[in-house]
Amino acid sequence: MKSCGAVPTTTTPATTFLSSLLQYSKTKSRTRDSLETSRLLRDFATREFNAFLWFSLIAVTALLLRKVFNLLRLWAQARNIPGPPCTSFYGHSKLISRENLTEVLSVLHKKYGPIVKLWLGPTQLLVSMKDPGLIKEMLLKAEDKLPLTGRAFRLAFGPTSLFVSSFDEVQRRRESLATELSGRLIEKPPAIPTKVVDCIMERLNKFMAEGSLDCNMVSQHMAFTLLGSTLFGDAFLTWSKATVYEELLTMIAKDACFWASYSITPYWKRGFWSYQHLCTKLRLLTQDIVQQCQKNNKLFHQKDGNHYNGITKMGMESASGSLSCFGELNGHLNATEELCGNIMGVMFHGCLTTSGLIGNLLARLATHPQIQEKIFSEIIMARNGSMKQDQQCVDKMRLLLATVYESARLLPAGPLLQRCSLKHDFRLETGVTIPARAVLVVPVQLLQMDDSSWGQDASEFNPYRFLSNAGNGSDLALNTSSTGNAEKHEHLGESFFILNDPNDNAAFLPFGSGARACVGQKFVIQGVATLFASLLEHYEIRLLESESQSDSKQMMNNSVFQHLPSREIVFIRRNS
Ligand code: HEM
Repeated sequence: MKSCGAVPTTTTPATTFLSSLLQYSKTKSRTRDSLETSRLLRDFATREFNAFLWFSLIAVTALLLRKVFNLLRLWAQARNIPGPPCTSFYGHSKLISRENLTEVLSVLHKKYGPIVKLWLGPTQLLVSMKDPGLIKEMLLKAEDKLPLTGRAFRLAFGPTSLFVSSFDEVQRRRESLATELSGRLIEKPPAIPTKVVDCIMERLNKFMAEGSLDCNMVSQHMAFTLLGSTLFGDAFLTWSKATVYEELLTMIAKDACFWASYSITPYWKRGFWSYQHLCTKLRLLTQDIVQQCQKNNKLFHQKDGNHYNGITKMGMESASGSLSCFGELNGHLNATEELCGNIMGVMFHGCLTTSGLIGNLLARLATHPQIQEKIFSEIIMARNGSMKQDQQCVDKMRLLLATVYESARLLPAGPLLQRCSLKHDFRLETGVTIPARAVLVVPVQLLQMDDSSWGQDASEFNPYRFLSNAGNGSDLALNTSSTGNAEKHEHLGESFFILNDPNDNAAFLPFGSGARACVGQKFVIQGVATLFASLLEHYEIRLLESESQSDSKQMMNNSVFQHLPSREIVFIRRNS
């Protein structure tokens, strides 16, 4: 008998069968296990996928519901704002062309009052305001710009921290630019060196020799040189590529809004790539002038200033100072791109707006020679009392400053001020709630020529409306009509005038107001006045002989809703 614990040493068919049975059952259970596992995994994946689908469905439904809810809310809120009912699904946008929007709003305000709504589409509400008090409140509360504005700047100039839609993104850079500009105004008034005027006149004389000199061309060049020399200092006046830069800015200005109006960037259009090519060229030129500025600035420090006269020194200091407020040129790609983007943005906005103001000023002075003569006397009087020969004391030239304000009033940079509140609804004191993302507009042209804010002669050129009589503080414009004002006040010396702050009148909005008001307002008024003080001291501005003066005056006063037509002017040297 074999002991129980004995291990068989030989394999019998029975044991082979048993072991293979065991083996089989092991393999089978392993297969079953793995089948089980894969079934479990499959189940898990299916469940996960279903959960994902459910989650997506719920998210999309919630999103859609939110959209529908917001839309219903927008429609409900809009019901409380007066305005024409919307008869078409597409809103009123088909009726409104760019040219006649101001006129459409003028009619609507007469009918519905100071606040009017207009549907641009089923989801896009435009709200226009015409009451100065309401506007002031709105411009303080609505802190964002329309997304289109930010897109136009980004598309043309790349990353920028100025001129973007969201107030949060722009606030810091706005503040540093404002501090820089106002600091410079306090420390040293913007002395426009004779060099800048000479540089402008040299170019204009070339134009005159070629036979054509129209207001638009002159003003564009003046604005460009004024701004360029302010930002980059003297390096800009001798910069060989300045003319190309000016041309590029003009070309980009023509198309910027068109390409930004596409909600999907039109990469498939050839025209878009040509536009981008222009923008890249502008960027390279900006980098070039920024580098030149820096190089000169370094040289200036190294050479102890001996090689440079006072004006050059000031130009360089100003260039290095003002560039720092646009960003850092520290070799970091994003920072460098942002600096260039900001500079291009300011050159673009500054040149467009300043050239509009200068053009209007030139045309007004050419058609009002008696006011021009009075300003000339004012300049000579102020000059005689001034210690520094190179520095114009424009603060004393009250009629000149009043003329700059009046030109800005009669022809603001754009017909509409635009704002929106991207995230929040806000409530006006009148109880009206303005929904988030509504397009808010102020028809500045209407407002700045409104009889109720400016008197009977609101549409006429009358710089005296910004001056008061020092004797009794009465407003000069209230006592007389504008026509012939210069003659009527001939007996008044400059010490009789007090210059009113134009912003005291809430209907004066060429530079906007509130959270996103123009940072360059004071700077540009002083700069343009200083430039004209230098210019008028040496030159007289006249219309070309062929232009009948009375006809032109008539045209100027009638051009309420249009930009002034380009007109031919000449500069006559005063001592010749
Ligand atoms: C005649 C010349 C100018 C006019 C008529 C003008 C007009 C304006 C207007 C209407 C606005 C929008 C205001 C608002 O929404 O309330 C604005 C904004 C601005 N302007 Fe000017 N501007 C001029 C020149 C300049 C210059 C020379 C600079 C810079 C040196 C400048 C810098 C700015 C800036 C930084 C903003 C604000 C941008 C923002 O917050 O998004 N402007 N300007």
